[in-house]
Amino acid sequence: MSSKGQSALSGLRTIKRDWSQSSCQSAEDRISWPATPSTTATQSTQPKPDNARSQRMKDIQEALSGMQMPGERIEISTKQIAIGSKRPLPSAPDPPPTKRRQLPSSWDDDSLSSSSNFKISRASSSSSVVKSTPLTVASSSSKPASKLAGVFLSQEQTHILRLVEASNSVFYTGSAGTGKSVLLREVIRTLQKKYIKSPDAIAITASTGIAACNIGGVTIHSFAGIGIGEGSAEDLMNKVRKNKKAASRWLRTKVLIIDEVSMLDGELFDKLARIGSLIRKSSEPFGGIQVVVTGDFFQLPPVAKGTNQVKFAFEAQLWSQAIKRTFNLTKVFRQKDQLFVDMLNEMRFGRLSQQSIARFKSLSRAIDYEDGLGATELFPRREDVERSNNGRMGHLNTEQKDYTATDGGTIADLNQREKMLANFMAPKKLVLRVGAQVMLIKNMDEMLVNGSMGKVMRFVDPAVYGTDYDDVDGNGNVSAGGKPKSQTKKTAPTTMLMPVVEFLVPNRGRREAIVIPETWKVELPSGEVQISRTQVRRLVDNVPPG
Ligand SMILES: Nc1ncnc2c1ncn2[C@@H]1O[C@H](COP(=O)(O)OP(=O)(O)OP(=O)(O)O)[C@@H](O)[C@H]1O
Repeated sequence: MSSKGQSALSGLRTIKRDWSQSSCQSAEDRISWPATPSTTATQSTQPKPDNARSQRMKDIQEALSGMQMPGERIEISTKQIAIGSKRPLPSAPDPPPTKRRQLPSSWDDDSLSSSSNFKISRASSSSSVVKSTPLTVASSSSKPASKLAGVFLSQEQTHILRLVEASNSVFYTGSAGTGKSVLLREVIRTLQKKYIKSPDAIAITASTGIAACNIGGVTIHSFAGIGIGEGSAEDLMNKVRKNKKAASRWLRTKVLIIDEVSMLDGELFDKLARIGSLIRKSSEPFGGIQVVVTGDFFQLPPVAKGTNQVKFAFEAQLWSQAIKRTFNLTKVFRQKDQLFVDMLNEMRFGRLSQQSIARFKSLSRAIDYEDGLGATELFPRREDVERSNNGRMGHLNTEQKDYTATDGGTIADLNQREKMLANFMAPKKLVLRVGAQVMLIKNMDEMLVNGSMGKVMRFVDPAVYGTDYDDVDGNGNVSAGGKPKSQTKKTAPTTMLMPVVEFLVPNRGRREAIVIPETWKVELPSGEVQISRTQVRRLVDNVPPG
């Protein structure tokens, strides 16, 4: 469908992943990787509807469709962010009746104190993305825009970073792909530099274990030392006091980072804010600790307990006292196809127009990528993923190797260990075969990153192959950035054969790499490793979300 050289965006116009500049694998070389039949998936795995939860979700959808999100129409002019009245809706006809959600008053206004020339064009009503601006432009702040590996933070991102650096408590949100995680990584890096002499000053946390793993942090529960968080703030504070390590964490922390806040229960937010006050003997929420909170309330909600209705963190009593500044990132980086961005926004607001529904439906077709990799399937549950992966592996009749992870860490409770280990994407037992399509689940370098896809080519002894990797173009030549094998570092001889994977690298063709075991761990600021797993850093292709 697309001509070579045209980059694949949404798939609306192309089905080709057009990264490859080298010739594709010949049909003879390909090992077929059939898709999982969707019918069985839906029939056998459909969860039974939980009426209370469905109703609650419906309520949230209704509420969300009418609520004003912070800065949804953020307007950054000379000195102010004015948060507008209505959510800009992509042209969705006949919106359902709306139910207004009462939002904290602080979300209605915010001021930009540090930049006098800060200017970003307002999102048009047909889209909530700001037109792409050159990323190398520095913000009006005296400091230049921060540069991540090959990425310049946008003005919006830089502005928030500066406020955090200046010890402000902030919440920032934004739709998928607006660079929340990129900004968070830079926030962490900047704070680590600021508090270089007291690394314990920064508590990196998230509402769930998986989210915490992604940012190299711990769960908010684990940081706070509150177990599952049941009981009053006073009860929990007594529990914390008895746990010397947890109590000292509360006292030493200067900045508390909370990622994926949409899954943090509002009641728990209040309890945490009170525990901080009690333990630090300060009337301020969190005892005056600076809080940096991020997430997208349109994404996953808190888990409902029993029949109780969930309360979002922004509905917490102490939210607006704890967080004085809220921002909405508007520039979408992940997609450049405006039509697709609009469709995703409609879906985000739960108001899909008939036109978009038809467009989404029109995308349903069998896909045969020319690069030889099958489309990744997404499933809501791990067991569905397992079933799909096993099915695909069952089609291969090639050399097989099994890799069993080594687990460690100080936590003794078996249940807790299992729960925490389940948060790592790496499975206890990984079965691989030559020809299996795989996805990297941890960054190796700038090119081979979490999500890079490829196929297992063979299994080799790392001592023979060398643990470094080579970039190989279609002709088998080593390209820039790769190292000739003769220069690669050799490891001690081992009997364990490791997989060599040929990865597809955007705009760089193919790259072959040996994938060696890697350790995932949850580490407290003190350096104590609570739990760890060492496993080959990749998995068969299908993954659960999140
Ligand atoms: N300033 C920037 N310049 C160029 N690319 C950027 C910038 N910020 C983010 N990106 C890119 O945009 C993509 C999405 O970024 P990121 O994952 O941080 O978004 P997100 O808001 O966390 O998304 P999600 O809510 O889906 O997790 C990534 O590929 C990232 O590298």
